[in-house]
Amino acid sequence: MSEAQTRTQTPARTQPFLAVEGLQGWYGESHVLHGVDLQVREGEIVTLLGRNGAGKTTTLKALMGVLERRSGSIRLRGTEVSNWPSNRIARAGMAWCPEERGIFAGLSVEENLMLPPVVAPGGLPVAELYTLFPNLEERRGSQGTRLSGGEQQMLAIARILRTGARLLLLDEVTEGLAPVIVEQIGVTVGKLREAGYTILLVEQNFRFAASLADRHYVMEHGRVVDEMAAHEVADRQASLNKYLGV
Ligand SMILES: Nc1ncnc2c1ncn2[C@@H]1O[C@H](COP(=O)(O)OP(=O)(O)OP(=O)(O)O)[C@@H](O)[C@H]1O
Repeated sequence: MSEAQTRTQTPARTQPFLAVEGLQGWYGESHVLHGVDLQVREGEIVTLLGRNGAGKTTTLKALMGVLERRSGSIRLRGTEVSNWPSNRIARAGMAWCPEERGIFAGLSVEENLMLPPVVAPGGLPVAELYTLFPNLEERRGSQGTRLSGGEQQMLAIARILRTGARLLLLDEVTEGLAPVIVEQIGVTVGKLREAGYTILLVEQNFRFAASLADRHYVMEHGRVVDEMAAHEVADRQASLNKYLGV
């Protein structure tokens, strides 16, 4: 059995950490999500793929409770949370690393790390974060503005690991980064998998996504239109290329 098959079959025995059904979302009058269905099992890495504007970022915002209007069902370990405000969703163990990273320019690395509140037990202490991200330890006193794009991205990921979240929504974590940094981030995400985190990854860099994910969902026009396990990708490359316009 291939490594990919082992990975897809092991988590299948556990209940979904996240189960989403018929998720709809709006920006003002603009109806953007038209019924998203997806599941992420405990310990899985799952990607949301799709062209620009397909609704991937909006899906993460709707899950996190920061979209102004949404409807449909979002269950976290079986509990319906679609009516919960974002702070309560955070306390239930979901964290969002937004595309724009949200690093505070005037604060140091360590101050940025300490900023989000610890919401659940099990968050990584700062010393462990520095083991995972040695670059950040070297830059602990540097201001946010002085960090490279890669360091900012690592800081944005490290910051949510301190909070105790176990389900990480990562949005375009490789965007604009040099290949060597993308590789480092890939190694880090692999370590998070080993540590048992559950990850929903929005990614344009399919090679990066494919090297990490157990399963992929494809979004088009505010819906999930296809799903494939990691071991199916090779056989389905042609349809995937069509979806992604490559
Ligand atoms: N703040 C906003 N107000 C109004 N419409 C928005 C807003 N943000 C996104 N949209 C629209 O919602 C749709 C889905 O956008 P979304 O950002 O979720 O797509 P995406 O799949 O993440 O693509 P991208 O890679 O371009 O971010 C697009 O038509 C986009 O123009």
